[in-house]
Amino acid sequence: MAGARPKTGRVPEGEPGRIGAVSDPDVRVLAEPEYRAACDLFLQTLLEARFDDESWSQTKGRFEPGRVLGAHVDGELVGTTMSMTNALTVPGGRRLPAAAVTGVGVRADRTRRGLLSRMMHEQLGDAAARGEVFAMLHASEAVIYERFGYGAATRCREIQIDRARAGLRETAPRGGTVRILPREQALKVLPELYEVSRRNRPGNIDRPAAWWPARQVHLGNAATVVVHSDESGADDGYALYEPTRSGERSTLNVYDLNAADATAAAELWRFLFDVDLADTVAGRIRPLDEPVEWLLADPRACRTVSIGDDLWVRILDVPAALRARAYGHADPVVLDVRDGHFPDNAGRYRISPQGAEITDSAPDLTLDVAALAVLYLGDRRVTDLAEAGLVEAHAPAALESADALFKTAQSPWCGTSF
Ligand SMILES: CC(=O)SCCNC(=O)CCNC(=O)[C@H](O)C(C)(C)COP(=O)(O)OP(=O)(O)OC[C@H]1O[C@@H](n2cnc3c(N)ncnc32)[C@H](O)[C@@H]1OP(=O)(O)O
Repeated sequence: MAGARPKTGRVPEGEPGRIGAVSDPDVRVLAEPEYRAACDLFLQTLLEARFDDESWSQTKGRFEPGRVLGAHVDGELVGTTMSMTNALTVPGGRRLPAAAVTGVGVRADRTRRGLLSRMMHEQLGDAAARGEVFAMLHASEAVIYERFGYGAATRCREIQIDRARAGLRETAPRGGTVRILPREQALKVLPELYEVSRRNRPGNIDRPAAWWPARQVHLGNAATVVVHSDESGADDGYALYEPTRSGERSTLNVYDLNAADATAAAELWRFLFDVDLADTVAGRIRPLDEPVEWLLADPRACRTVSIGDDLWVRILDVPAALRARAYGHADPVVLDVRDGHFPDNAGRYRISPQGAEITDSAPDLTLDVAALAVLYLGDRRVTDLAEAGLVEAHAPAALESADALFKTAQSPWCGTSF
C-alpha cells in the first residue's frame, strides 16, 4: 500500500498459490480517476444499479486516497474494496482508531479464485500499519469474513409498532418539543446533532462529514427529519423516517433515531406514533435493549420482527484493544488468544477489573481472535461461545468470571451503515 507498511512482524501472508486459475492478479491502490469504476463494480456485485452523476457526486467524498484497492486481471478491474478512517467506541467509553471497510466486490466471472483473500490481507496489513486498532464492516453474508479474523460484535433488531395500539404509558418521560426540520437544513444540523445525541454506547462509530451526503443517496423525497429540543430549547435528539405504502397500508420507516437521554427518546417515539395515516411504525437497525415496549401501555403493540448481526469487528491490535476497555467485577482470567494472520496478537492476557496485561501464566480460556471480537464489545456471554465450541475452557470456573468481566451495562450497537 502507498506509503504504509505493516508493522514489523505483523505482515499478513497472502495466498498466491490459490491464484493459479487466472493470470496473476495485480492488487494495488487505485488513483482518484479510478474510484468511480470501483464504485460501479461494487454495485454490480451487489446486483444494484450504477449511480447516476448526482448520486456519485454525493458519494465520492467517502473514497479516501490510499485506501481504495483494486484487483486487476489482464489489465481489467475485477475486484475492489476500500476502507475509511473512523473510530469505534469500546466499553468504558473510549474511542479507538478503526478502519471502516466497505465496497467489497469481486466480479462474478472472477469469484472463488482468491481475489478477496488477496485484497483482505493487503487491507488489514495497511490498517494495522496506520495504527488502527480495529477493522470493521457490515457483512452481506455471514460466512465470508470470519476466516480473516472478523467476528460479529454487535446485533440490532427491527421492530414494528401497530400505531392503533401505540398509546404511551402515563409513566413515559415527557418534556420538550418536537419539530419537523426543513429538508434543506438536515445536512447542516444532523452531523452536530448526532454528536450531541449519540450516547457512549459500545459499538458506536463516527459519522465523518462525507458520510451524510452519501446517506442521502438512499433516501426518497418523502424522507423527513424531526428534532427534539429540551425544556431549555437545546436540541438533543432526532429521528429520520420515510413513509412507504403497500396496498392500503402505510408504514413509517425509522432509519435513524438518536437521543441524548430517555426523555428525548420517548418524545421522539411519541411523535412518530402520532403521525396521522400511518398504520405501522417500523424501527430499522435498533439496539436490542431499547425499551420501546416499556413506553407503551400495550407492550405487545411492539413486535421484534428480526434480530441480525450489525457490526463485524477485526481486532488488529489485541493488546491495545484489551487495555482500552473497561471490565466488570470478577476474579481475573487468563486468555490465550490465537491469531493466524497477525502473530504479534497471539499470546496470553490476564484480564481483571483493573484492566488487561500480558502474562506468562497458564491460560484459563483459549480462543481465536474472531471469537474475541464477538465477546469484546459485550454482545455475547463467553459461556455461550464455549458451549458452541468457540472458546476452550481449561478451568470451567473461569467462564463465569469471564462473563462478568466482559459484560456491559448497555447492549453494544452500531446503528450506522457505511
Ligand atoms: C463489507 C462489504 O462490502 S460486504 C459486501 C460483500 N460483497 C458481496 O457480497 C458482493 C457479491 N460477492 C462477491 O463479490 C464475492 O463473492 C466476494 C467478495 C464475497 C468473495 O470474493 P472471492 O474473490 O470469491 O473470495 P475468495 O476467492 O478470496 O474466497 C476466500 C474464501 O472465502 C470463501 N467465500 C468467499 N465468498 C463466499 C460466499 N459468498 N459464501 C461462502 N464462501 C465464500 C471462498 O470459498 C474461500 O474459501 P476457502 O478459503 O475455504 O477456499
